[in-house]
Amino acid sequence: MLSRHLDPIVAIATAPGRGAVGIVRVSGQGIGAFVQALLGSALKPRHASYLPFKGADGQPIDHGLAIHFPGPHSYTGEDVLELQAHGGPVVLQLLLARCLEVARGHLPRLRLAEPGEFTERAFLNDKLDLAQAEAVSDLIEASTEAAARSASRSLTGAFSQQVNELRERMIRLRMLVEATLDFPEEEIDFLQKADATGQLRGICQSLDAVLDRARQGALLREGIKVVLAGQPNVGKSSLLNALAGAELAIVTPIPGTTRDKVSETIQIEGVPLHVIDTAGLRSSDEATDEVERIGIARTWAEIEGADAVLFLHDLTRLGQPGYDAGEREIAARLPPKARVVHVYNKLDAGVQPPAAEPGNRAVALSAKAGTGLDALRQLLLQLAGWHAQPEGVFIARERHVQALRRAAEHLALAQGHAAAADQALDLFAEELRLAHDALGEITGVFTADDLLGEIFSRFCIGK
Ligand SMILES: Nc1nc2c(c(=O)[nH]1)N(C=O)[C@@H](CNc1ccc(C(=O)N[C@@H](CCC(=O)O)C(=O)O)cc1)CN2
Ligand SMILES: Nc1nc2c(ncn2[C@@H]2O[C@H](COP(=O)(O)OP(=O)(O)OP(=O)(O)O)[C@@H](O)[C@H]2O)c(=O)[nH]1
Ligand SMILES: [Mg+2]
Repeated sequence: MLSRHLDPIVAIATAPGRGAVGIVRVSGQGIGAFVQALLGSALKPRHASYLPFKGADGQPIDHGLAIHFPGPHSYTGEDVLELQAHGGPVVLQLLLARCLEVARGHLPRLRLAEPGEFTERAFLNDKLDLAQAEAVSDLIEASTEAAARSASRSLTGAFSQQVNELRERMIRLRMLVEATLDFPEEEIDFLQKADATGQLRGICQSLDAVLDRARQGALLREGIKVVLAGQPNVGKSSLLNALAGAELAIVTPIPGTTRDKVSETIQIEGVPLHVIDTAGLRSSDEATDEVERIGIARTWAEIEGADAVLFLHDLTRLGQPGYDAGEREIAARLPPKARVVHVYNKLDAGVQPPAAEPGNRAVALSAKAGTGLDALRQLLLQLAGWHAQPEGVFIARERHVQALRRAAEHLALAQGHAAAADQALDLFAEELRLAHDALGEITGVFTADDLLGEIFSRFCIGK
């Protein structure tokens, strides 16, 4: 069922210039006459026909495959026409213009699609729920294989299914409680009879498990931002290159080689790691050069926004007064909330790292020889909170994690009401309702229009 009247839309579904085959896609109710006028004949539903795509002058713009998916059996749930043409940007623009031209007579409200609008319609027409629609975009944007696989899993509905199962269990319990509220004389032994607290405990456990998988999924989607920081010449750029397995940043024995940040996304077990190499930190009286000073200011800005800071130390210089003073200065300025890993570099020089201070995360390695890198990778995964097998994860977003957390909070409050001496059943039911609604936000059962706008506007055009 269409929940609102929507104008037909058209877009090039493949990023122009990128694909060998490009698709122009039209979606809307009642496009039959338009298809007939554009292609000169009706098309057998859901069958690929090889045809000329003719311009106004009757000359073919291209020859390609056309497919008509009559609604509701299409991606959007509306009538859809696909023109699969050669993927050149000019050819696709010509076909798009031709569609708009033919539409003037046969589909006057046809307009260009907004980003994400095809998928938004699939959502509005109940072809996909909101978490699945988001997974479409996450699949396209996935930066690692593991992220793509888990997005695909969410797209098929694995995540939504778990959320819906939880919601159903909450509804059943709520109905039971509300029925009891209607018959107050039975209230007293309600909790024992139906084992409401036992049921609630079970729901909480399942919710925790889903929350954990969603948190892992969010990690796969967003990755973590890791900043390499330390004094000049300690080997930050060398470590970036070693982690990336490529000569990305310039390495020289000259202190102050890196002037501006160098970023690269690498992956560890499928978790995207956005690694940022920065200008070496020196105190402002040492860094007299304007360029270096700006570089250092940027380093501090990067540190502020980092999920983890790798504080590099040069084993060959430990104990030198000027060097040690520089170390203390940096340590004092690191934000208290920063998650710091102390990295003792140049282990190949034969100097042993100092004994780890209690509570400090530390690893000794050689960026040059490549030793100790695995320990660092494992430490970073641990720091990020990654513990899952990528096979078990479905992609999720911070928005989903927040909704699951809110649901868990309401369940905890419900447990409190059940445990209270007066067993406030009405409050118990109300918290269950709030938990249930929080989960509904994930799949978009009730979703504010501005949230939808925000979600779909981040899609690429044509999706
Ligand atoms: N050519 C083409 N390839 C594409 C897409 C597309 O829109 N066109 N997709 C766009 O993202 C993805 C596939 N998604 C699709 C999802 C549903 C239907 C569809 O026709 N669904 C009908 C019939 C289902 C069936 O036969 O079982 C339906 O749901 O009723 C088509 C594509 C990826 N590949
Ligand atoms: N022996 C040894 N030398 C290293 C190691 N890592 C880096 N170096 C050397 O240390 C010097 C500085 O390395 P860089 O990676 O440029 O250091 P940086 O911290 O990026 O320096 P700035 O960009 O100036 O802040 C170079 O001569 C590297 O070859 C290591 O593990 N062992
Ligand atoms: Mg450098």
